[in-house]
Amino acid sequence: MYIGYTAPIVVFVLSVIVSYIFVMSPTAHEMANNGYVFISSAAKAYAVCQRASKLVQRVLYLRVKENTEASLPMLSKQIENVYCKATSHYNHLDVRLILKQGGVRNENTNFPIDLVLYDSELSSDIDSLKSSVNTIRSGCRVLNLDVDEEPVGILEKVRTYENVVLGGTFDRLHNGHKLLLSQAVLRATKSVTVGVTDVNMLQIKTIPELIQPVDIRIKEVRDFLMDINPDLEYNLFPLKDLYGPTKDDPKFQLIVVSEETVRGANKINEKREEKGIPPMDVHVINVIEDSHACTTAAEECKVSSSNQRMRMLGKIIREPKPNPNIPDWPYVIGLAGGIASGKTRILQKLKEKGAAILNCDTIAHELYKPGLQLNRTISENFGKEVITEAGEVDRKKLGSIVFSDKKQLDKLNSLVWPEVIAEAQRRIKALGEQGHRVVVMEAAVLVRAKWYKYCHQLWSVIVPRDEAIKRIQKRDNLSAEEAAKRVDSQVSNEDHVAVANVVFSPNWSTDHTDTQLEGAWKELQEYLAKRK
Ligand SMILES: CC(C)(COP(=O)(O)OP(=O)(O)OC[C@H]1O[C@@H](n2cnc3c(N)ncnc32)[C@H](O)[C@@H]1O)[C@@H](O)C(=O)NCCC(=O)NCCS
Ligand SMILES: Nc1ncnc2c1ncn2[C@@H]1O[C@H](COP(=O)(O)OP(=O)(O)OP(=O)(O)O)[C@@H](O)[C@H]1O
Repeated sequence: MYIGYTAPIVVFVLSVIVSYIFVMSPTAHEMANNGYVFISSAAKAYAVCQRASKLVQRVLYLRVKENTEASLPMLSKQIENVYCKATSHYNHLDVRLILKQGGVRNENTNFPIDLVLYDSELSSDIDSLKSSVNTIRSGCRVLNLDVDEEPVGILEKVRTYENVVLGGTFDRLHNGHKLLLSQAVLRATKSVTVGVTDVNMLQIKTIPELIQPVDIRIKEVRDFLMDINPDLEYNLFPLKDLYGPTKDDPKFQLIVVSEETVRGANKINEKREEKGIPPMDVHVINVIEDSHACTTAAEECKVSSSNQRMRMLGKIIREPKPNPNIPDWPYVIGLAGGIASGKTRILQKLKEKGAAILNCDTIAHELYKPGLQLNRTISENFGKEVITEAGEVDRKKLGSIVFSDKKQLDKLNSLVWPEVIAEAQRRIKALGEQGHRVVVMEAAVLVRAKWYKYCHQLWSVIVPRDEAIKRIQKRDNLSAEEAAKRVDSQVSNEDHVAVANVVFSPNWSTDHTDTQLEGAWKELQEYLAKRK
């Protein structure tokens, strides 16, 4: 009798304690990857999201049990709440508030679900709700959340349109983009058209070399749209100017923009009016602030892709792969970059940190010395006139021959490059034997000659073309035309980035450059410690 009463109580108390511990303080290990929350009413979306964000580490879907036309104003408000507060309150999470109209049926998600959550009011429906989601992983856990509605203030009417349009770069989709796309989806009954800026529109951006290719950006936007409402028609295309198809297609009735791009919408409407096409209505969203922005590091105050790209500097952007062409030690980092990109300071700092520095241009000059094989080879191939009376290679004369004739340049490279890289490898080996763990190899032709094949990692240094020109003019006392010629004769920033493991951009203060370098060096030490 005694045991019969106490056992269920003990089990109940234990389960409360266990679920309290689990819900209130999960460790990263206990956190689910991707979660899906069923919510009884749109009014609870933000409150539920806040609670659920403590249990999920990657993607969190929010699905109201039934979205109706009457709930559009509440959904619009919740879109704002969920995404505007996401960056400061749950920045680790990729939140996706589902806007599909109607009840839960035949739901698909781009990310498989490991945790289903539901607000307590849906306790009796949870089995059927769960069975309507096709992308739930086996062994998925189910938990309930007890959440009250939060006051949301005044709700604005939501007008809907058949065809809605918007544009953007959408590099590394962030909460500002999700807010914009969601407000467009909410207002569309038939189609949403999205222009995604093509490469010709990117040059004015911060670190354009790190912007994802347009096909990847289009795919990310499409995946997000399909996740939040698969029932609309989506037209995505590479956008080559501000207007896209909007300047002459009357079918577009609404354009969605932010406070900072509303001018673009006005310009489009002016153009439409000139052509006798009715202007589109304009829905303007607020710009989401970035509470983590570091303005002293030249970051923007708003949530932005530029900030995300700035934060990639000095970090591994491409995982280094084992290199079977060279010995495991010493660890060789190739340092590449355009002319006047700021490699010298970076090399100096790396030296201070303990790396051995090897300059391949110096090696080439040394191999040109009288009496050495390369000196004879140059003389045999380019004539005695490129050798001075003292027996040195006359680099000015040699330069005047090769820089005006591509064939001659290729010939010189094919003679010099193998000698230089062979000597560099001998010196790297010797530095390793002297006890150096990290050797940084600098060469102007590192990328062109593909010498990164002889490195464990490639670190590339880039500055915008105009900045490089200004710096050369100042440093080398050259005209703008001469400086431009030198910059343009080199491998482009894009090509340097395309093969880099780490990118630096000394385009701001020297402190900013040093911070990038500190980050890269720290990450390298951690990597090497694990590699042993
Ligand atoms: C020229 C355009 C398309 C280029 O886009 P942009 O480089 O600004 O793209 P980006 O990816 O940075 O932003 C995309 C959109 O999200 C908005 N946005 C960006 N960050 C935030 C933020 N933190 N909060 C809110 N909205 C944001 C932008 O204002 C923009 O409207 C755009 O700026 C513009 O002028 N749009 C209006 C005209 C238009 O839409 N044309 C295309 C029709 S198909
Ligand atoms: N963050 C910065 N802000 C302004 N100027 C800078 C910055 N970093 C470097 N510079 C200046 O830019 C010029 C070019 O830098 P540096 O000579 O280091 O380039 P480099 O990559 O070593 O060039 P090269 O390949 O021509 O030898 C120098 O005059 C340097 O002082």
